[in-house]
Amino acid sequence: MTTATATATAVPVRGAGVDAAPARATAQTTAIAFEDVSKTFAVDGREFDALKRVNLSVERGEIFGIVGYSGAGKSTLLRTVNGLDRPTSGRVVVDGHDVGSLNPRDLSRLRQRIGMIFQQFNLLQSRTVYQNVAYPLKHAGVPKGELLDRVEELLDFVGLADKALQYPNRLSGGQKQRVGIARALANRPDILISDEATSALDPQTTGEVLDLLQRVNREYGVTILLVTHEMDVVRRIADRVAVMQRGEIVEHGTVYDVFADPVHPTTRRFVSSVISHEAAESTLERIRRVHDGRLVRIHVGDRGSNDPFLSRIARTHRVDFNVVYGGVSELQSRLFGTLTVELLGADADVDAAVRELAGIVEVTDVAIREGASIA
Ligand SMILES: Nc1ncnc2c1ncn2[C@@H]1O[C@H](COP(=O)(O)OP(=O)(O)OP(=O)(O)O)[C@@H](O)[C@H]1O
Repeated sequence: MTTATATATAVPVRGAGVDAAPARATAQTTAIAFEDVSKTFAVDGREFDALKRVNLSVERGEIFGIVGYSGAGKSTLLRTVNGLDRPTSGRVVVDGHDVGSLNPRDLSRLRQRIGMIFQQFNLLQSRTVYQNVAYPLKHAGVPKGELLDRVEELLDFVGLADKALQYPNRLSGGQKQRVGIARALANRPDILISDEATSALDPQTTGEVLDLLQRVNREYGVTILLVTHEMDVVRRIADRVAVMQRGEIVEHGTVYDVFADPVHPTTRRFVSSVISHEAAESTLERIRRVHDGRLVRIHVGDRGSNDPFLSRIARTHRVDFNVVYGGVSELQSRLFGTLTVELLGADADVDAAVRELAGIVEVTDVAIREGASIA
């Protein structure tokens, strides 16, 4: 566990080891540390801040997702990892090396330890699948026999052994990305960075590529830093996630914590794009037309007991519970969710029931928008 340092801005932080600590203290466990990283571009004679004091650390062996809308600065941040973009201030430390202070030879060596995959695959169209995967190995001077074995192993790993002699234009999008992954793994990198690698793929193919990335992480122990605008990608494979907006990290933490209790409005929007346990205002209005009891939201987390608290409290306080909306999901092998419940009974009994409920789970009253019709 690393020591968290204060971030430049007030960012909701959950879990340990998220913020950047000095490289020497984290070299054992930290794969990538962004330390106060800012990047300013000059656009039409004016300065534009693409990254604003980003502090973040990616631990070895994890899958870390960076999510954000277009223009948030995700790709720029990613490109600082292998020195394609240099921070205007701050530094990026990869495996203990300050990327900005490396000489060209050491930077080139570092780049060999960082694989990269892209939305548009970036394959060499005039080369076969085999040649595409062999390309970085040739570039690194790997002897022919070893190269042959390695390409064979990689094509086997990504399930394309039978496509070795095909050209990229004969492959589906998913197959192209598999070639991209095999190529990125050729030099046995410690880190794989993925820039919207599934954004051009249909949902099923996306799932297959994500499964493959998970195998890359688990079987080869590769740390993965992935950038996406799809929260579902994060939900499916990431351990931790950071949400970016206008060059800043606005929230980060474990995927479970961020999904179970998103704090920043942008995070809430991203989470609700894939999981919606809470009724929208218009739905609430419809619910209200039918249910005129007291509406509360019960926030459900992992509970260590099987106490049937709802029915027990209902009996004790002579109230009825009516579940009118909600859902419970599983993430990282833990449950979370929200149930919107109507309580029916005498006011004093309902109040007492809510009080007892609040001692067991988080409970919030469901507010109705002012002026909403309650027929
Ligand atoms: N070389 C550059 N010169 C000028 N502005 C740039 C440059 N690269 C990026 N930007 C600007 O920086 C901002 C962040 O861009 P970036 O590509 O990092 O965002 P993003 O979150 O990856 O978005 P997208 O998903 O659309 O690629 C954008 O406003 C972009 O126009």
